[in-house]
Amino acid sequence: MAAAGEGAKKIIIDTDPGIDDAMAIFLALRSPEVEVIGLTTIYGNVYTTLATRNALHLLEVADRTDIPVAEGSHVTITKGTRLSVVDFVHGADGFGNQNFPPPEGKPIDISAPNFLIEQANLYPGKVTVVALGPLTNIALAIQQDPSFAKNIGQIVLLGGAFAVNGNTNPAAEANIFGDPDAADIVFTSGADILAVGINVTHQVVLTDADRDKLASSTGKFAQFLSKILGVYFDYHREAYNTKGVYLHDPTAMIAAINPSLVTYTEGAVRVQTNGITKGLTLLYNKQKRFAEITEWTDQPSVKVAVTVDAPAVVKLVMERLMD
Ligand SMILES: O=c1[nH]cnc2c1ncn2[C@@H]1O[C@H](CO)[C@@H](O)[C@H]1O
Repeated sequence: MAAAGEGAKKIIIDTDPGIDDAMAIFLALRSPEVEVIGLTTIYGNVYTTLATRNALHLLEVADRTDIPVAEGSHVTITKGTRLSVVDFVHGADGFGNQNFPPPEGKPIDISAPNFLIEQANLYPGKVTVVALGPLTNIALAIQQDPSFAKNIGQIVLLGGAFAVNGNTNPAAEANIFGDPDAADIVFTSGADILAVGINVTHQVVLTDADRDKLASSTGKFAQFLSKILGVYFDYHREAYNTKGVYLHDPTAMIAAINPSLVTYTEGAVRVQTNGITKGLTLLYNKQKRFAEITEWTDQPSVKVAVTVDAPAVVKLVMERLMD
């Protein structure tokens, strides 16, 4: 296994595993550019309790039980309990209905938001959060610690559909739809944010042929992923008619590992929190100075990914997962 390189970027992965989360987590563990200092869990692809169990399971597969898992929120930032959980994308167990035995490990005794705050204070400006699910934990950290947005190095998040249709409905991408109020808190927090939306990740496709290649590898990560990928491929064939799957979470992870593979623009992002466009992400490019004072006035700029070197991302993902 690749050890974290000298001067590797410390990352915390906030995750709802999830098939593409599993790929992204394994990818990070095989990438010397980053050092995974913890996983925090959230609902999204599955409920939070199962996300914690799956995160622990992945670390056991990877022989990395030294990495702590902190359990996150079971409800939205507005205490909503009617969660949008997508078992039809990942299977009821989040791992392609493989029903693995429960993990032996347990989460640590501190909540995800508190773990995020603790690590940001311990290494000010040095920790990157790679957020792969709804943004509840990050928003709670921002609310609980007014210096979190300043202390956290960067937040690289998989979320949003910038100037394209969503994947939950025409307006919204799944992670933002999962907790739009939390997402709006994060985008307007002043933290250094890079948002990787499905306008970018839909360009990054793992094909049926790539999957066959992965299955032929004897590597433990490739073997595990080959077992769980079936449901994710079936869903894409059904929903999009594609012969392959979108690499959402791995692409966001690559944006943290090798930022040169994406380009971005900057502006203020706000999130619609209700109505038929609930979960819509809108980027204001600050080209025009509006006379009227509104909810957009003086909002901080964030980075929003616009292009990706898709072949390079797929190549890197394949190389490292087959290693
Ligand atoms: O069609 C979909 N509906 C809901 N969630 C999805 C779909 N496809 C992928 N994901 C999940 O949501 C995030 C990307 O929006 C990814 O984490 C992916 O696992």
